[in-house]
Parts: sequence; structure tokens; C-alpha cells
Amino acid sequence: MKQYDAIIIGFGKGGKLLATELANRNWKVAVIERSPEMYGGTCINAGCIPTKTMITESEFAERVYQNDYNKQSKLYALALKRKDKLVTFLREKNVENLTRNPNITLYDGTASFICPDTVKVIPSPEKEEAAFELSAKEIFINTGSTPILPAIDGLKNNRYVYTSETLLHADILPHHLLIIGSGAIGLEFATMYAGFGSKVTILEAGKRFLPKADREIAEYILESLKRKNIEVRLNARIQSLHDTTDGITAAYTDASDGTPYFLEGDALLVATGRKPMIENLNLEKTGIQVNAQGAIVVDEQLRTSVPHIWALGDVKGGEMYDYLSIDDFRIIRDTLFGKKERSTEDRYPVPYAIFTDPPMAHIGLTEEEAMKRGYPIKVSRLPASAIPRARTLQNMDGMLKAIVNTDTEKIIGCSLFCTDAPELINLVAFAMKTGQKSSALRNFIFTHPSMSEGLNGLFKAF
Ligand SMILES: Cc1cc2nc3c(=O)[nH]c(=O)nc-3n(C[C@H](O)[C@H](O)[C@H](O)COP(=O)(O)OP(=O)(O)OC[C@H]3O[C@@H](n4cnc5c(N)ncnc54)[C@H](O)[C@@H]3O)c2cc1C
Ligand SMILES: NC(=O)c1ccc[n+]([C@@H]2O[C@H](COP(=O)([O-])OP(=O)(O)OC[C@H]3O[C@@H](n4cnc5c(N)ncnc54)[C@H](O)[C@@H]3O)[C@@H](O)[C@H]2O)c1
Repeated sequence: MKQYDAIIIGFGKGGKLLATELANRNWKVAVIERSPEMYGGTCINAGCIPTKTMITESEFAERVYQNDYNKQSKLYALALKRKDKLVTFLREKNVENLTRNPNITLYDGTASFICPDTVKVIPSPEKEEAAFELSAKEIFINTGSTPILPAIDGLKNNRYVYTSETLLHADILPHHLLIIGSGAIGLEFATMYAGFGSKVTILEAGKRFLPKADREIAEYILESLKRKNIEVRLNARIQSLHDTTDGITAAYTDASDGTPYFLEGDALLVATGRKPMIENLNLEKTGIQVNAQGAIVVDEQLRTSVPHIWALGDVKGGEMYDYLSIDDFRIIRDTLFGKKERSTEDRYPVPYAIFTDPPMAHIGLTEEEAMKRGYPIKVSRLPASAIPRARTLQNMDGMLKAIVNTDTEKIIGCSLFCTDAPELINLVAFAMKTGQKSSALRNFIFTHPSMSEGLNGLFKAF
């Protein structure tokens, strides 16, 4: 059995950064990945990068051929090819970065624990290779997450039902796409397909759209989606899905009044959340604690309940973002080799962005949350159309909103629904995390015309 200094299970975001860091410090590292199609992890193969590439392409399709399904759809096939080319390029770069390091060995296969320091690797069946075992002093679990498939009658093995991963690989452009779930995945796929000319209907179980978002901003988003042929039906309790000759019918009731509905589409995306990927790991052989949501329990430095086994990224549950997996890597690096100052508790507030068109981004508290906590606040709003850059970009849809504590003059929350919001929010995050008063953004010299100069206007009221 081969011995390593470290085994990393899963070639995901945090794991690959850690592999290189450890190898550069002369550790012998084994990285185990269950699928060559996933080298580099979810982000580059099935998550952030392919979806944002397709959204950019779809925005282009919409602007050039507005409301002309036939013309917009022609660009869809081209967009898929461009997306595949980029994914292949990034995947190859990721493999090259890892395998050129003489201290790293990349193994193809699914890993499962035999005991706390030994892992069995089962190569994929087509490889026709025997299983083998590896052991190490430190083991890092970076196996990501997997879609939650709700127990809806007719959902399993239905040829018209897709997950985000399978839909990205299908070369069908539905006339009417049904989506279950209006979280980040549901909204981003809705934006993408609407841009290519599909009608989209989202069935959401919740009674409140984007429940964690600022209420006013959520309303703006909902209105903007409607204008793009995206309908969101809240309170939807889906009973069953039925194959028809040319598509799928969803039978659901509106939980607010019990009215039954039948909705026809030609494809259905399930976007009902993701769960930590612990399947196959055989964690019971290790004594690692798992919580009720199936997430690996870790301490603030990302150690599991077994001190030499760590977990990073989506598999430890909570918020699932690429940039948190990267920060998990930084915390482990600091714990192993640094000043041991970093922890999962010192990175809040964490911003997020949803890539609708225009996109939305948020950090900190919403107005509702700030009021519930009893903070003395002042709220400021700026329509996106007031920013000259939004006009030059021909995307004037949207609203920016900021909340400042009137006692401390510090920003405590900000929600942006405008073009470039995922970039702008990082400026606000920087101001918040470095303890600036709101006047810092009000008086900052920004380039012109830029979306960021809108922050001068947004914070003018304070
Ligand atoms: C459609 C979609 C869009 C997204 N968009 C964004 C976005 O815009 N911005 C953002 O920040 N986040 C986004 N995310 C979330 C982001 O992709 C994840 O949070 C991030 O990629 C998680 O990285 P990770 O390090 O946890 O592991 P991953 O990158 O998921 O890697 C885990 C790896 O482990 C492998 N694996 C699993 N089990 C085993 C096993 N037993 N043995 C061996 N290998 C195994 C998997 O095959 C996988 O390659 C998106 C996610 C999806 C699905
Ligand atoms: N831009 C980004 O950063 C980005 C993009 C995509 C995904 N992600 C991450 O990926 C993860 C998964 O995203 P997601 O959108 O699948 O999950 P989510 O948890 O954000 O949203 C799932 C939605 O589905 C609804 N739902 C659940 N069961 C349902 C049912 N049976 N019927 C109808 N509605 C139902 C929920 O109420 C919820 O609104 C999230 O953690 C997200 O942060 C991030």
C-alpha cells in the first residue's frame, strides 16, 4: 500500500489549491477524483464557468434578436460549442497545473474510507483496473455537493427531467422550460434559456420569492423576470410529473388556496438545492460526525471530529460558493503553516451574486433584518438608470439600495440589482470589511463612465 503525507479526496476548488501548496512544501500528495470529466471540480466543469458563459451568450442572443425564437435559438448551438471549448481548456489547464508537480499523483477513481488513515480507490468500471489502497498522515475531504432530487412521483428516470449538470450537456432548446426551484440555479438557468428565446415557468414551493433578499429588490427582480418571459409561480406543491408524446406535464396545487394546475413544457429542470457529497465515502469507518443535513461537521479551522481528517468546500454544508472553498483552503494553509489566526468565523459578511440579467448581488443585512435587530438605520436607493454607464451599456433596468447605521455611519447592508452588480458588491464588501464609514464610498474618486461611480450617488444620502 502506498503511503502519502496527504490524501485529497476530490479534485475540487479548495483541494487543488491545497494539493499544490502542500506539494510545494515537499509533501507527497495523492489527489483522488472519481471522474476525468470533473477534473478541476464543479465550478469549471458544471457550475460557475459554463453557466456564466452561457448567460453571456444568451444576453447577446437576446439583444441581437429580441423575441425571435428561431434566430435566438440558432445562437444556442454555437454558444454550447463555445462553452464546451472553454471548459475543456480550463480542465486541461487544471490537470496540467497539478500533474506537472512531481510531488502530486492524480488517481482516477472513487475513494472510500477503510479506516481513519486508509482509503480504498475504486477505478471507474471502464478502466477494468483492480481497486487499491492508499494511506496518509493527513486526509482532506473535498468532495463537493450533488443535486437534491425531491420525491416527486414521475421525476426519476424521466427523459424530460434534467439537473443543472445534465441540461448543460443537452443540446435541446426547449420552447417552454419548466424549472422547479427559484434559487440561484433556477434563476440563472431561467435567464439563460429566456435569453435564447425559451418561455420559462418556475414553480417554487416557498411563499416568498428569494426569501433572504431585500424585499424591494426581490420585487424589482420579479418584475424584470416577467418582462423577459420568465414567470415565477410561488406556493407550488408539485404532486407528479407525466411524460406526454412531446413533453412533460407537471401537476401541482397552489398551497395558498388549494387550486390544482397542470402545466405543460418540453423539458423540466430540477433546481431544488444541493446536498453535501458524502455518498461512497464510508464515513462510518472513521468516526467522522455528520449533521442532520448530511454535512461533515468541522471546527473553525475545518478539522473534522477526527483530528487528522479535514473537510473543505461544499461537503461541510452551509453556504456553497466557489470563493468559500478557496477561503477554506486559506484557513487550512494558515492553520498548518501560518500564524493560526484564520477561522471560518472571521470571514463574514460574505457577499453573494445571482447572475440574472441584470444580475443581483448582496452583502450584510437587509432593511428588514436591520430593523428586526433594532439598529438605528437610514436607507438610500438609486435607480440603475441614474448611472450614466448603465445607459451606455444599454441596461438601465434595476435598483441599488444601501443601509447605514446612523450611530456609527458604517454600512451594514447593500443590495444591488444592476448591470455589473457582482463586481460592485466587492467594493462595498471591501469598505465594510475594512471598517470604512459610508462617506468613504460617497467621496471616492471612481473612473467615468463606470457602474462603480454609482456608489457616489448611492451613498450621497448619508
Ligand atoms: C450550476 C451551478 C452554478 C454555480 N455557480 C456558482 C457561481 O456563479 N459562483 C459561485 O461562487 N459558486 C457557484 N456554484 C457553487 C460552486 O460551484 C461550488 O460551491 C464549488 O464548486 C464547490 O467546490 P468544492 O471545492 O466544494 O468541490 P467541487 O468543485 O464540487 O469538487 C468536488 C470533486 O470531488 C469529486 N468527488 C466526489 N466524491 C468523490 C469520491 N468519493 N472520490 C473521489 N472524488 C469524488 C467530484 O467528482 C468533484 O470533482 C455553482 C454551482 C452549480 C451547480
Ligand atoms: N451565483 C452563485 O453564486 C450560484 C449559482 C448557482 C448555484 N449556487 C449555489 O448552489 C447551491 C444550490 O443552488 P440551488 O438554486 O439549487 O439551491 P437553493 O437552495 O438556492 O434554492 C432551491 C430552491 O428550490 C425550492 N424548492 C425546494 N424543494 C422544492 C420543491 N419540491 N418544489 C418547489 N420548490 C422547491 C426552495 O424553496 C428554494 O427556493 C446553492 O448553495 C447556491 O448558493 C451559487
